[in-house]
Amino acid sequence: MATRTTKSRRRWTAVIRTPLGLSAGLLLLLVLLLAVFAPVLWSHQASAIDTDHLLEGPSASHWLGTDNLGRDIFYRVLVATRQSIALALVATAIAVVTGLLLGTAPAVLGRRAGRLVTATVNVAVAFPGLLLALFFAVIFGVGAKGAVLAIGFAGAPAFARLTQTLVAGVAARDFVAAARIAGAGRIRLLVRHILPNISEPLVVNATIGAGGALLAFAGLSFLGLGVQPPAYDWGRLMGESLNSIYVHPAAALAPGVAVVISGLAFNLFGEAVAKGLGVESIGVSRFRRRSDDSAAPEAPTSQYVVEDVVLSVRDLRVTFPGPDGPITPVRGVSFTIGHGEAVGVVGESGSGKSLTALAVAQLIEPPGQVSAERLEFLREPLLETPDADRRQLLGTSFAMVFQDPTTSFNPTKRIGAQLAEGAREHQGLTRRQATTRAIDRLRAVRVPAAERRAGQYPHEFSGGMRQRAMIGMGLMGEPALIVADEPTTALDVTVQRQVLRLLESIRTDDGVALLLISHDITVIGQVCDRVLVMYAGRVVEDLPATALATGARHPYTRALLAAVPDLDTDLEQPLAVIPGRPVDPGRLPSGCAFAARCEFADDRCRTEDPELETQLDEGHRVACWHPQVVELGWPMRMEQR
Ligand SMILES: Nc1ncnc2c1ncn2[C@@H]1O[C@H](COP(=O)(O)OP(=O)(O)OP(=O)(O)O)[C@@H](O)[C@H]1O
Repeated sequence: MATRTTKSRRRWTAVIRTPLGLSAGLLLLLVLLLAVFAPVLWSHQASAIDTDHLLEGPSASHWLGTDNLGRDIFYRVLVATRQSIALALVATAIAVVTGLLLGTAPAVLGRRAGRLVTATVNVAVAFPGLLLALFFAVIFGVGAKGAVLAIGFAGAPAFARLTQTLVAGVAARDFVAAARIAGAGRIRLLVRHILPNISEPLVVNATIGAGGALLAFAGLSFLGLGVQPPAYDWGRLMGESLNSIYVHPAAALAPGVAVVISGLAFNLFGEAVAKGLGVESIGVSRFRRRSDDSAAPEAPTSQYVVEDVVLSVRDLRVTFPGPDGPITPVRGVSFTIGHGEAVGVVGESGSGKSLTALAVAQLIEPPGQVSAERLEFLREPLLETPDADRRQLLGTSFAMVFQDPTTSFNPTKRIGAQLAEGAREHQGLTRRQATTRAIDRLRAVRVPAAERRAGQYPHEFSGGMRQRAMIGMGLMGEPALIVADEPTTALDVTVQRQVLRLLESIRTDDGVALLLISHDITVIGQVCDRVLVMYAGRVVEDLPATALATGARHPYTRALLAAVPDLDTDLEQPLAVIPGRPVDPGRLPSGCAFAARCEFADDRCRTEDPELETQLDEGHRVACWHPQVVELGWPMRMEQR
């Protein structure tokens, strides 16, 4: 079984095996060996004064000649390796650490303070690095210490920007949202989920940055602002031999060549690693079956008692700032979900399905804003509940399954540990208890050989298996509601069925309510009790799934149904499509948003927006001025459960 460590080792070995990686690696190794051993072996020869041979050119006894005190330049260049490399590495470390602190600050500090830090970093990045280094060198004073700080701080803004970009990239991934739902705070999110995923590019860039720091340090020492006598580095050696460069060019060139070779070694090695790691793809290992029958631990009890209504949403709105004023892609959505009920949300892309789910899960990030007349989960008003209580409530009683199982888990952590994390935080379980429960939950979602699988990394799971593990993560507490946003879109058809069946059995066996979002009205019709049809940020029809095949009233729902091909569809004919395009939430027309695409629309439809109102039968609401009453005779096979 390939572990992450061996996999990572293999990737690095692959880097070293490329011609560029091998030569840069060997060069870097030579430089580092010199830095360690040269002062031990040759510091005596490098500091021996010989007044009989002052300022001599290259000879058999002094390969690069001597300086103004008769000291051997060749040995001095070798011995200076340690000082030059050590100072460059310390400066790089300062740059990376400061950059990390500044770059992660926006993720930790919150919106306002974070913006201030980002703005400061942006201004600092715009400043030429050498100018910054000179500025800091003046502040910290002349000398090695001042120069190290100067180069370190001058390099920090670039690392801060890099960190910000990397953090933003990882923070948008589903596993971070999942950890947030599981109740992880900002610092925990950063340390456990984000930083491990950005460490590789940071290390690569730090290696390349060390080459730059080496050059910058040589520059400062050359100008007399860096290392001070009697200590010496390559920059200082260059500065000292500058006056006699025309007489003894070797004395000035040798330290310069040393700077170039070492700088190249760092840069090329960093580039080779970046290239090598960038092209490597993560494989998916196959799994083997093994029976596993150890006893399951008791489920921890949730502190919240499930009432009949699990989720109650009234007039939910999600707003974002737009170029021409705020846009509201979710505008006044209302629905309730009862205990153990499965409600499906269907609609074309952009209709506001995901935003509705994210708003319910409290995952809309600023500048997005969520408002609602009522947003109650287990009778707790989510928008008014204090942060810690809300995290606790959602962490134990709410589960979210995302579309793409490849991004739902943190790639750097074992599956079992990721499942256990939330349970330790919210249910006060010990590490061992949480791990046992994680294995039990993996078993509950039918992951074969759950115990062994818990010790594996996400890349060792297949897509369907990962999606089941994600559902298992939601079952670590005692969820009253699972929100699944297109949970099967990224999976192949057979696996789709397995995952849907699993969700269904959890619902029937454990009485967990389900909010299932899908493009696919057939899937919704098969799995759910009730269907919410969304168009342009509103629910336009709310009907029982049993009524879907024949009793849909809204022309949009009917059009969605008509667009589903079935076995009797004549493949010679073009498939039915809904004419026109969905409306842009930034440019909503007055009246009914579907009017422009609707064959029944009249003037009233184009001027007045219809409310969602109860129709002939209880439990069927439609927002339409002309609800269609003729029964549908769909050839479509809408298998009911
Ligand atoms: N952060 C955002 N800022 C501005 N507009 C957004 C943002 N997120 C989503 N939107 C807009 O809101 C609308 C609804 O998005 P949402 O993701 O909810 O649609 P959806 O119905 O889930 O579509 P899909 O099935 O493609 O995921 C879209 O037009 C989208 O462009």
